[in-house]
Amino acid sequence: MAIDGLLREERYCEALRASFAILAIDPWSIEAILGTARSLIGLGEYEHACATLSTGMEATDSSSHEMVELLAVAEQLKAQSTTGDFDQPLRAYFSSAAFRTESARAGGVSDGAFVFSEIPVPPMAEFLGEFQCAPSTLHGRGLFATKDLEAGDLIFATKPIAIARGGASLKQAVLEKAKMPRVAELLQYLPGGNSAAASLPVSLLHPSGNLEDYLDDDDGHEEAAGLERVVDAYMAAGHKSVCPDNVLWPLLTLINHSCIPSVTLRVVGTTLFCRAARDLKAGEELLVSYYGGSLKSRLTSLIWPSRPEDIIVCKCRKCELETKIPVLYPYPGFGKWIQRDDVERMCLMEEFVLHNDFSSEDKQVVRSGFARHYYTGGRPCVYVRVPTAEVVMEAVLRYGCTGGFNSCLGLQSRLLRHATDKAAARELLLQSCITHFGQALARELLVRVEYGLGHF
Ligand SMILES: C[S@@+](CC[C@H](N)C(=O)[O-])C[C@H]1O[C@@H](n2cnc3c(N)ncnc32)[C@H](O)[C@@H]1O
Repeated sequence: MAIDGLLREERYCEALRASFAILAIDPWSIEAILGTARSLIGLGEYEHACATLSTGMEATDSSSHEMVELLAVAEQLKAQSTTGDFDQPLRAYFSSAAFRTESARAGGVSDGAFVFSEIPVPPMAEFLGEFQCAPSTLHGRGLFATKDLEAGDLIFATKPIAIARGGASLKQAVLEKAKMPRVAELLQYLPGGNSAAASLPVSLLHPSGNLEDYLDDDDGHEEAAGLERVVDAYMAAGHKSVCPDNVLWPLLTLINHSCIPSVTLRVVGTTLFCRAARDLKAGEELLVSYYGGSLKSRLTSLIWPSRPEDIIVCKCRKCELETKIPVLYPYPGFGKWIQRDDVERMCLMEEFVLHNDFSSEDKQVVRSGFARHYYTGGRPCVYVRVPTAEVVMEAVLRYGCTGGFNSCLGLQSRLLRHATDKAAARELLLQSCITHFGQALARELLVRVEYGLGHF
């Protein structure tokens, strides 16, 4: 297959091989230099890509428009992989003809520098920030921040290890990738692997300086049988709510659940962005809601558990606190949403929480778990003690990421209408949107909220 075709299918190792093969015969082939650089970018090897393009431009004395444009993108990606600021490179990508996909050429919605939705984020976008894998009090291993983070900080942006397209099996796609020694080692850390109980060295996820790690290992076939077992175990234990059927992001399989998550996930194209949902202290666990929603229009919707075995007895702070509230316990807060006829139960819970010795933080945690239910079905529910809009807005700011995008936005816009201090509420809403959805989408969301667009 031609290099372009391989790149379009994100088969970067093969594209790299094919480009090397051409360069061995014709070291001045612009097509092969571009192919090498694009493959390297796809593998997260931004520095190598920059070097390839600079040397290529010198060697061929070429002022090829494509090379110049690609070098600018590679340089921005290189800078971004150390700063974690994705907005600039994304802009570069969106506006770069060099990376426009066929579907984009066929017609994305453009407002000048930006092309929305139709174009996936560059598959090469990858960033691993300050976190590590370590034992968790909730269960087994988890991921933890290794430095203080501010709400909205990018913690990682990562590509899937494998994607099954067009109805193909994910297992097959993973086994295919498992021929690479680096991926094979990584898989051993997933549930079912030989090192499944151990903390995953995050360095394993960093792009390697050694290109050989990415190329097929011709001697790796013996290991493949062992890997099949790992992939089977992953398929059986994998959490569909977090990892959809056809995509495997290895990092996601290491994040524990909390009903009051500390990070938000957003999938754009096939790249998964994980940001701090609130300020986090070094050592705090990165927790995601397995039952949250993401921007459906952008790619993946995280689905509700459909199998009984997906229901877990949650040990998160909210659920642990709930076990102390007689009226709720043994009511399982986790995985069950309050129905409208549960209003009475909510009132009793509110009474209890207000009049016992919970700390104010604990009260907020418990109450926030129910924040979405104060306003349901497009109107404030018949709740005797409707908290002020600011109280709920604060709860949504902190925990809104647990809800689906539209319901969260709908809730916020309703709260904005009911708020006594509209300017303060608007500011909270803006911050919340930026935290949960990033700068670029926040703009889109605010327009929708302010002009009442959408069905909320
Ligand atoms: C994707 S794995 C998370 C990583 C896992 N802790 C490990 O060591 O590999 C999901 C599993 O972690 C456990 N888990 C995650 N969050 C939990 C929570 N809040 N309470 C109890 N168990 C949890 C459940 O057993 C769930 O099946």
